[in-house]
Amino acid sequence: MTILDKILQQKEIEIQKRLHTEKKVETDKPVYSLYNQLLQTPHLQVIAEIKRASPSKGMIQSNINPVEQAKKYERAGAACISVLTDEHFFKGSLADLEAVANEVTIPVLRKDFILHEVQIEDARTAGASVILLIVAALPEKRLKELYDYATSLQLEVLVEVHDLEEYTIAKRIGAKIIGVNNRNLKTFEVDLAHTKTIASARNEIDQHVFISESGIQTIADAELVSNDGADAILVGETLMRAEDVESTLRSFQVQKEGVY
Ligand SMILES: O=C(O)c1ccccc1NCC(=O)[C@H](O)[C@H](O)COP(=O)(O)O
Repeated sequence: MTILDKILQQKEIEIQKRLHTEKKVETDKPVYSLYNQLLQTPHLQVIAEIKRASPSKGMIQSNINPVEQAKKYERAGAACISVLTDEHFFKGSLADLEAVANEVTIPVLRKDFILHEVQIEDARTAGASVILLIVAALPEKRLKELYDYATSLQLEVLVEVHDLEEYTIAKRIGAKIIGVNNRNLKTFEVDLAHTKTIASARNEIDQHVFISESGIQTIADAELVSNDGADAILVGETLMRAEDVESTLRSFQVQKEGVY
């Protein structure tokens, strides 16, 4: 069984428990558009992640204050804050997301393994503007249902792919924000070349923005994926471990080739 299978199995258990609770979706919190932030920007944008732990690295930062970290990200010009809300494998929570969303005025992404409408409702109620849907985790019909449900609640969706086949599915369901995860979720191996492979398949009529996720450690990494076609990068571990979070984030906002 792969780690993704294990995570999805755990999610099904959590969803069944959640379905036994009475919670109403609240839609009065403001939402901010990540898509608009990423359109026609002169420099590479950064989606900065709050990530306490991960299956591949174990504990990264156990005693982090998510709101303080998020404020540093916002001050440094992050386009969006990604909050890992999975408790079991990543030591995050929806409470983290809610606390962050209450304190910033940029989009907040619920980074989790979303398989059911109630998780989308909980994201909206907590103040997320964006949710993640992973193509590898869902049959296409279900992916489209959840995508449409999220947009009906005014949420945007980051659709995550790993290969060209999944990229085709993401485009077929009408995804406006597509991310390629450079990390293989079965082996944890990171290869930034995945960004180039998928970005090369993008054509001029494609309306979506394109994010390179995982494994960005250096300015050279940011320049590489930017030159390969990424509009934004999603960075977790490097920012969580950085001594100077704000200057590290700013250093990743590299000028995009051919845009002045
Ligand atoms: O990070 C992991 O170990 C991981 C394992 C299995 C599924 C997902 C995983 N990570 C989620 C992410 O997508 C990353 O947190 C995100 O892209 C940031 O990655 P990084 O900058 O390498 O921390």
